[in-house]
Amino acid sequence: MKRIFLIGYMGSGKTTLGRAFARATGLEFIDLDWYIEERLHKSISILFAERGEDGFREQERKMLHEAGEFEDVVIACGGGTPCFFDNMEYMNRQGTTVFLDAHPEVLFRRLKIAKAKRPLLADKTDEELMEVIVNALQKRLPFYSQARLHFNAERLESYEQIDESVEKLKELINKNN
Ligand SMILES: Nc1ncnc2c1ncn2[C@@H]1O[C@H](COP(=O)(O)OP(=O)(O)O)[C@@H](O)[C@H]1O
Ligand SMILES: O=C(O)C1=C[C@@H](OP(=O)(O)O)[C@@H](O)[C@H](O)C1
Ligand SMILES: [Mg+2]
Repeated sequence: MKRIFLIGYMGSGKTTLGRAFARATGLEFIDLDWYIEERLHKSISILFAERGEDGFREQERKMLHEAGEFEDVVIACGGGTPCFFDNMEYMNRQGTTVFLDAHPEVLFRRLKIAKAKRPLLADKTDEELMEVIVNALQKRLPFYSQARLHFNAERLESYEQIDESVEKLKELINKNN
């Protein structure tokens, strides 16, 4: 039985790489944000607006515990998932955790064009965005570094790069299982 959790900051590629990895390995793909949206019939942005971040984190924890029981799955977490409650310990108990690491400049370049659906970033100017990323990484790295495996996720900018990254991620996971 395989259960893989992808963690890392927003824009590190959890959704993109997770979906491609699942397709290549025959595992089921669960994106925790999408799972939450389907279960609660609301977008992440609406949930943040209605319940505040604390309310969102409670729901996220609940949904993580549901999805964390599924078998033969790749679960792409939200960027904050490992940083609240005992979620990181839970994931390390339930499966193989992989930290998708990317330089702040890479995250900035990606998020600049993909911040609208991310409530923590949506209203930030470019200058503020870089600051938010750097500050958040400082706070979150102690959680992300508890992942069992670390993977450089800087090459996801084309289908070729995504395929290459999938192969590398397969090697990393196979080597360590
Ligand atoms: N269809 C796509 N075309 C081009 N780039 C993409 C596409 N999908 C994802 N990416 C790139 O991958 C980055 C990572 O996005 P995503 O997988 O949503 O990260 P995460 O789930 O970790 O927040 C995107 O910001 C973008 O740069
Ligand atoms: O980093 C975070 O706190 C968040 C990341 C998002 O997921 P992605 O990392 O997939 O964008 C989503 O869960 C929510 O907007 C909060
Ligand atoms: Mg995502």
